[in-house]
Amino acid sequence: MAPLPDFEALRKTDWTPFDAPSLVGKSLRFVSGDPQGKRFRLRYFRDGKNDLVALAWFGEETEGPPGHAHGGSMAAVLDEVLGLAAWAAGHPIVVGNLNIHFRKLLPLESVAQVDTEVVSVKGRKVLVRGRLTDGKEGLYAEADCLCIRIL
Ligand SMILES: CCCCCCCC/C=C\CCCCCCCC(=O)SCCNC(=O)CCNC(=O)[C@H](O)C(C)(C)COP(=O)(O)OP(=O)(O)OC[C@H]1O[C@@H](n2cnc3c(N)ncnc32)[C@H](O)[C@@H]1OP(=O)(O)O
Repeated sequence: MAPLPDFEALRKTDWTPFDAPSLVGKSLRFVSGDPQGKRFRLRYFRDGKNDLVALAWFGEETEGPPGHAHGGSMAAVLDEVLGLAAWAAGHPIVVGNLNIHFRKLLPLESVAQVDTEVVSVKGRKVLVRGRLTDGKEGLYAEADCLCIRIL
């Protein structure tokens, strides 16, 4: 039995819990739908700047390289978190393009942090930038997410 993820160790005092299903419904099952899951466990917050932030635990079943998360698992987390960040900022979107730089192997069974920022809104195009880190200096991946308004 894997140790329980220690979300509280990374949670900052100025973060407030964010209720994703109340905004977008319960359809986001692939990544965040199972808080006790063996692959992903996510917690959403708004940070002190009101940007969406997520704590994401990568379980052993996200394995790609031995002992580390599959790039596709990081992409799935970034897809959901950055798309949801646009929704949380008031933009009903789907993701049109997600461009990821993988910078460092992410160890399994660890909690990572995703910081987001809506950097521009041009017509229907909403650009969200994200960083997947260990909550300190360690950068696992960074991404630009082009979201397109659908409503
Ligand atoms: C369909 C209904 C959904 C309803 C959902 C409601 C509930 C939501 C609940 C919960 C959400 C939670 C948050 C999301 C979390 C998860 C994120 C995901 O995994 S999303 C799934 C993966 N994404 C797709 O499957 C997109 C598939 N693609 C499409 O649907 C279309 O291609 C779409 C909407 C992206 C664009 O199609 P167009 O026909 O509406 O618009 P055009 O005219 O092609 O593009 C508009 C502008 O955007 C640019 N653009 C579009 N796609 C681009 C791309 N891939 N790269 C660069 N530019 C792009 C175009 O160049 C154009 O720019 P110019 O206005 O001319 O400046």
